[in-house]
Amino acid sequence: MMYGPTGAGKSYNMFGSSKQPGIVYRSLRDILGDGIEENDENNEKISVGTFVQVTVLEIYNEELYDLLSTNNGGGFGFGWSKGSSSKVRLEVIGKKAKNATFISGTEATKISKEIQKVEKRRTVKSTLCNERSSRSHCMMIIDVPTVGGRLMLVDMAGSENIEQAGQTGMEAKMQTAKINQGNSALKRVVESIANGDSHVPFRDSKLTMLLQDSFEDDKSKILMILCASPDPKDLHKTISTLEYGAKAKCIVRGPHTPLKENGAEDSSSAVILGSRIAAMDQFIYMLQMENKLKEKECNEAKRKLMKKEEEIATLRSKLELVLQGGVETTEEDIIVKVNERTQMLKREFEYKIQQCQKMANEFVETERRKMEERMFQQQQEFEMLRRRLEEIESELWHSRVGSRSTEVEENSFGKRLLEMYSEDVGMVKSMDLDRSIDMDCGKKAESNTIQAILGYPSITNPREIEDPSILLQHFTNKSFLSTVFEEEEEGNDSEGDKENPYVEEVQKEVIEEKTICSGNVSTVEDRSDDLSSDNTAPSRKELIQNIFKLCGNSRELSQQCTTPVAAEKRVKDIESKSPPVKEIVEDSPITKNHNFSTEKVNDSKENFNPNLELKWEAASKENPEIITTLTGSLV
Ligand SMILES: Nc1ncnc2c1ncn2[C@@H]1O[C@H](COP(=O)(O)OP(=O)(O)OP(=O)(O)O)[C@@H](O)[C@H]1O
Repeated sequence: MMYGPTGAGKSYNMFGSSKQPGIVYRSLRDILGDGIEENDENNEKISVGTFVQVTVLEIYNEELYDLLSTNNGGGFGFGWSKGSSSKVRLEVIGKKAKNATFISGTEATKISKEIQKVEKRRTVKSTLCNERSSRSHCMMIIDVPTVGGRLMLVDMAGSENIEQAGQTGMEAKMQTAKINQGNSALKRVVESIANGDSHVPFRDSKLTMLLQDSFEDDKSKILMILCASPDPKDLHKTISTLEYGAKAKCIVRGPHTPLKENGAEDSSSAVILGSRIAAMDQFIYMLQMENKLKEKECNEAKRKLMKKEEEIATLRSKLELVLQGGVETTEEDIIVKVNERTQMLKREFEYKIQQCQKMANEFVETERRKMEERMFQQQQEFEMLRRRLEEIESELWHSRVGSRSTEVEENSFGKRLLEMYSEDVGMVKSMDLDRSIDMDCGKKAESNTIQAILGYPSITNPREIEDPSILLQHFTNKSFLSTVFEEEEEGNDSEGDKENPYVEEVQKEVIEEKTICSGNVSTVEDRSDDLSSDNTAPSRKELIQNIFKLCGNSRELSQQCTTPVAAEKRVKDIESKSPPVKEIVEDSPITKNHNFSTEKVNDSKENFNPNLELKWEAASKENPEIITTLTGSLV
């Protein structure tokens, strides 16, 4: 029995092709063999072997047709009457087709050729599923009378439904429905037998009516060949076909089956029952395997579902947290976080500022030390230059004084002064007088002697002797060198003295020194007036003694204070006489930018200003010629 959807290969397996004969032809050959013939008594060939009778039926639209018969009647034996094209309808009486035609013979080849002719009479139509679709059930019954056996080969119509067949029209749909009626009836019969129902619906279709003996006979065997399409789009048909075959495989003879009384039949029934139970166990095992696969898939799906649910729960909780925290963070938390962040940034900023300040202080301190060292060196150089200047001033001063004294000595005044000094043995040297006053103020006797000699007023207080100003106050008659010069030169060579500029300059400088040492602020003109107004001329000896006394005191005082005073005065004069240098320094853009002035250059080291040093260093670096110019000007 061939079962399967349309186009699955049922007819092909049943009849095959010229190169590949199907089950029908193979069965005939197996039953009949090669057809051995023997000669009889009349020397005629007779077939020797199995004799078979072959009946070919067609069930189309629930009508039974005899494919070996024609309407002209007869036709038994090989072949049938020519010219008859209509099929003979048969009735099914009981479990058999009444008056069905058969072909008999012992030769498989001949029978096969006749069957090939009948095969072409089978009703076929083109459908969407098969170009030559068998629209009927074809039943080939091979009876073997010698053994009492029967082989029923059934090529069923396709198990497709109406939509799958693609047929239109009421007749076509009714045809398909009736074809399926045979299939569905066979399915119900199979299920009933498998379920052990008391009633099996054999009479629902002609197909099941003719197959009833096969199902009910205990000796019968049913082989169902399931045909499945390799096309993936027919997968669901293949699955339903396999399910149908599984049910058919589970057919167990029901209780209605009459049990045989003898033991042999019981044993055979037990064997059949055992085989069916084994088949059922196999089917159950297959179902269990399928169930395991389904359970495995189900568990996998459940596991994925659980994982997804966990993810959804996590996301939901996060969403709830965000939604709950969203209200708080909008106002308070954001402010707190911003404040914390601001404080942190402020601390970092202050720390950075401190670091920068520290680095700047260290840098300034280092630079200040360097500047101090450089300024100290410059101060030393300046002091050295200053001392050098003073030495030069002093040398210049002494050289000028020496030259003038030499000139003075050449004058008659010097000569006469030396002569007088050498002639008058009783005169006391001014140096001695000064020494006696300075060394011991208590030697009043000696001092008084000098005073007595000079005729000066007595000096009782030693401080009066130490203080030149007080001492000079005692000389009310103002006996200065100028007076001596005027008296000595008066009438002699006063004109020559006036013409001599050195003498006049010496007079002025002596007067200036006396004025500076005594603290009097008298001018040369005032002294001239004083000298000119002095009409009472002292004696010559007294005048000379006064001259030596005054010269001695003045020289002592000049040695103590004239030189530095003259040096400072010289420096001031140089500074006052060098306005270009001062202007250059102060008017320079560099010194202006650094607030530099020449007055600050002379600041002592105690009044040292680091900023000024920095500016001085910057100025000296940017324009070193300024320092050179200034130093040269000062020198
Ligand atoms: N095993 C096979 N080898 C080669 N061709 C095959 C085979 N099986 C089927 N065919 C080809 O497939 C086509 C359909 O096969 P077949 O007619 O036997 O299907 P079917 O099941 O009988 O369909 P239907 O129910 O409509 O009659 C045919 O042309 C046949 O030659």
